[in-house]
Amino acid sequence: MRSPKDFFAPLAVGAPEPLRQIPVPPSRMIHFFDPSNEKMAAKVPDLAKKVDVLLGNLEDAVRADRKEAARNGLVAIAKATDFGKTQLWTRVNSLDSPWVLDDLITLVTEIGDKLDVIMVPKVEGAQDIHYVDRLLAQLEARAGLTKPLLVHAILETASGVVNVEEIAGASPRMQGISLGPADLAASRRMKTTRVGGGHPGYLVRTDPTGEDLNAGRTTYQQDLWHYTVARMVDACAANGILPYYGPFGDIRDVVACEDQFRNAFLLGCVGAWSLHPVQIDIAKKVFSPAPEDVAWARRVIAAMGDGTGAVMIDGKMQDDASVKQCRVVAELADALAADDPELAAAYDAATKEASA
Ligand SMILES: CC(=O)SCCNC(=O)CCNC(=O)[C@H](O)C(C)(C)COP(=O)(O)OP(=O)(O)OC[C@H]1O[C@@H](n2cnc3c(N)ncnc32)[C@H](O)[C@@H]1OP(=O)(O)O
Ligand SMILES: O=CC(=O)O
Ligand SMILES: [Mg+2]
Repeated sequence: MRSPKDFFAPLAVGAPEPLRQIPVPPSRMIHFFDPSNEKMAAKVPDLAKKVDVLLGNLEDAVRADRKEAARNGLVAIAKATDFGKTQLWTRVNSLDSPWVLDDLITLVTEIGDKLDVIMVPKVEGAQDIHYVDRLLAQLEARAGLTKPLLVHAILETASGVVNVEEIAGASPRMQGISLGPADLAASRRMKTTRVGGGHPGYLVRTDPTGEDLNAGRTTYQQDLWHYTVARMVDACAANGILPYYGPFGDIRDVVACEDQFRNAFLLGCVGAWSLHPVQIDIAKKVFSPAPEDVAWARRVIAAMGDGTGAVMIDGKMQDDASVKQCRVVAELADALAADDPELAAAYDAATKEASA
């Protein structure tokens, strides 16, 4: 580990100064597309107007014989597209793959000025982030970049989960972490065969009510990802970086997708991946606080004055701790509303109604 005194020193002569604070523009959905897929690529200019983050995926879901086409496709798309305020991210191939070195060299050299974040899959520990950190510094210096690239790790190996706290704090480049439930399930030897979501066999059952062990017993499906998401959220919050839920593979099941995203939102995540256009609006809805929650939060903040003491609102006690929660919701709402007049109007209308 670097000494605390050196933590914010550039890792190569001529590389840009690392940031002290991670920027937090909206990132409710990280929309994945395969840059080698002509149909998807053709949708990028329109998608850029709808999503918070566009991610050119080079790793899993891109066939081995399309890896170079995906890399070159991303370079071409980035050069040709004005992304406006929408962030451009990429997911490079894993660090043990034959493609990642060329991914990093090509992307930083050709479009380093357009890219915001590099997502690194299958991160096992701080050593993986340190490797990428130094290499990026060398490449940034060579490309003459003035803004440091940020790094996002996917939490998708058992070792990664064991080491999640050190990963979150491994570099000032660390922007965030996403849960990767599909690879994580395989790494843990879980017996699921899905990309995220629940499993009907993972349940608890109420006690028997009589001799018949099958009679009158309700079962409740449990959340396979609760432990890992909660651990990831703590690791991220403790290190000032952002947690995300990853993919939900049952594209048709928009209902369960919304549930999975909302569980992550309530636990502290700021966004999730969208794999298909149908998931974009789900993420936007879930990761933007609901107007009634914003109205309530604003009401509590107003009633709490300087934020100390205790007051009663609608029979519920509010104090320093609840007003802090309300500020989280209200500040997120204000940040999102600043760029979204429709959302701003919905928040203001709900606030007006609540105070009428
Ligand atoms: C475990 C992990 O690593 S998850 C992350 C890796 N996986 C991915 O990135 C998957 C990305 N998504 C996809 O590949 C596709 O959405 C699939 C394969 C799931 C479904 O694709 P399709 O069968 O083409 O879906 P569908 O027919 O509903 O698509 C409708 C249209 O949306 C387009 N589309 C589908 N997904 C996307 C996308 N992610 N971005 C942009 N356009 C898309 C299709 O090309 C199609 O275009 P068309 O109307 O011009 O023909
Ligand atoms: O990359 C994502 C995953 O779930 O695996
Ligand atoms: Mg994966």
